[in-house]
Amino acid sequence: MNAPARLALALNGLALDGRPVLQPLQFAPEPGRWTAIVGPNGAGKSTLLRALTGLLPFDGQLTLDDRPWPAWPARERARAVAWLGQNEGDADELSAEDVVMLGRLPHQAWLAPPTAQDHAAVQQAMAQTQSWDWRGRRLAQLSGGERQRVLLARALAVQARVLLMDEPLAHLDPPHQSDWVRIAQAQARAGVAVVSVLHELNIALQADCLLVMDQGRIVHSGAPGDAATHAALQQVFQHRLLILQAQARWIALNA
Ligand SMILES: Nc1ncnc2c1ncn2[C@@H]1O[C@H](COP(=O)(O)OP(=O)(O)OP(=O)(O)O)[C@@H](O)[C@H]1O
Repeated sequence: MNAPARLALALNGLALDGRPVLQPLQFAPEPGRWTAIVGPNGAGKSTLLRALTGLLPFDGQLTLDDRPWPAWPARERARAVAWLGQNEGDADELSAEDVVMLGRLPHQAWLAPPTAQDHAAVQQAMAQTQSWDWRGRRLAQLSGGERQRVLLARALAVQARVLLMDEPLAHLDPPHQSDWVRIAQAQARAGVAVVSVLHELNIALQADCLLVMDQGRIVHSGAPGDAATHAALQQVFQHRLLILQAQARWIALNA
């Protein structure tokens, strides 16, 4: 992989349709680590993630490798930061393989056909998410979980230095949730800054770092085993959790 990405967001605030959604905050995803953003509904998790993609206007600054985001050519930005959003369905009529190939667009010359390297990246990403077998089927013909694995493969095929995923486990069954964890961990080990918004606390507790949000603020950032992290989780989830250790892992039960 290329040099680790230094993506840094310094927000003075962010409003959507005139409504303040994020308070002043700073966040710089760490290369080589998987950060899970957690918090109650409406806390601002997805908005924070979208701010990191540079897709939302806000009062503040986003920099990549210390250079302001708008100063980067769009293709270089798209190569550096990959994004898996929620409920993506614009490409319903494309085959799964073509959808994943969209992840290679930032690597391709204008109107040039995909290279052998592009095909290899697509095959590798689809193998990782076990979606290669249905590469010829249209996205519209896939189940929710199958489709999610194709979209995850598209994000992986970018081979970006930052990987941002909003509720990536949507529709995934338990074994494929575990596979996703292994993919996130492997990406981080390879030097990628991995950030995911997750509602599944048991999965989030396997991340390297938890970013706990509430009411448009980051209220805590820490390791999954830290007592302070557990206290922050209890606070934002109204003390309705039971956080336990089992087989060297932290798990959270609804209380
Ligand atoms: N287009 C919009 N206009 C105004 N307010 C919005 C808009 N989109 C989202 N919001 C508000 O912004 C706040 C943060 O939304 P966001 O989607 O970031 O929360 P979240 O933490 O990801 O929530 P969830 O867990 O429910 O997905 C919410 O209160 C939401 O109602």
